[in-house]
Amino acid sequence: MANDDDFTFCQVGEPDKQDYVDAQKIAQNISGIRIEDEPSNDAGTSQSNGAPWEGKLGNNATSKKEGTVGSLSFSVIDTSPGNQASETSAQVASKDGVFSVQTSQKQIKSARKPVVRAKVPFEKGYSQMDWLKLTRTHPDLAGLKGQSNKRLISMVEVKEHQNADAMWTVLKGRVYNITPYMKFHPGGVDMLMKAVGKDCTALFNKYHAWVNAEFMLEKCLVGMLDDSK
Ligand code: HEM
Repeated sequence: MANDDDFTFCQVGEPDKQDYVDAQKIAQNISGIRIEDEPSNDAGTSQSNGAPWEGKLGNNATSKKEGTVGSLSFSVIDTSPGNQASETSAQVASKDGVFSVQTSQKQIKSARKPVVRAKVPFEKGYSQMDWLKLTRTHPDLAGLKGQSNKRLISMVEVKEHQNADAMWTVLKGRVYNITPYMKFHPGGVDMLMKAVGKDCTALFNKYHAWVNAEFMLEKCLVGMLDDSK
């Protein structure tokens, strides 16, 4: 096939040997870098672990590290006084210019506040899939007995429904009978019991604002909260 116009074939040349060697050097340098966001007291000793920092680290409040990786040169200024909240700024210079990055330790710490996960393992037959199936097959989960689920319901009436047959709650202006959902709730029955007879919107949002309750409890809707009284 000696057709030069055929664009499906083209000759690929050997890679430039010099480029290849440079790339290898850079890769070696980069492999030694570690990024740590906690202020470390033994920062000085970390140099011996193979990190390619140049320059010296003092024990005082401000220290500066400089280094190069391939064509990049950078300096990191660590202003951490011991364990106190600190700011770290890094300046990176490349052929394209200089840019700097600043990280506040205070911000990192507050963003990392541990979230308490208290998911309860579901009993056999009470998974989210089982709930979905039940909502599709049960004729009257809300216990409406023919009543409209668009009627206005007062908070007084909600409070009256706290028995095993009908446990009502208010969520985002809607009144639900959550009795059938109790054993399906991934946060457990005890948690959901806190919602009974009250407006649970704040609690709901505290634990899982992302949950689409409007969809999940659609078939448990009893009415709309009448907040005029
Ligand atoms: C009333 C309607 C509610 C519905 C439809 C509902 C639904 C859910 C769903 C789907 C999950 C699993 C979330 C996930 O895996 O990301 C969940 C977990 C949970 N729910 Fe609810 N919930 C309701 C009310 C409440 C209330 C009022 C409380 C607290 C008093 C609560 C406490 C929890 C807790 C502690 C978990 C476990 C959280 C976790 O996995 O981190 N839920 N709930």
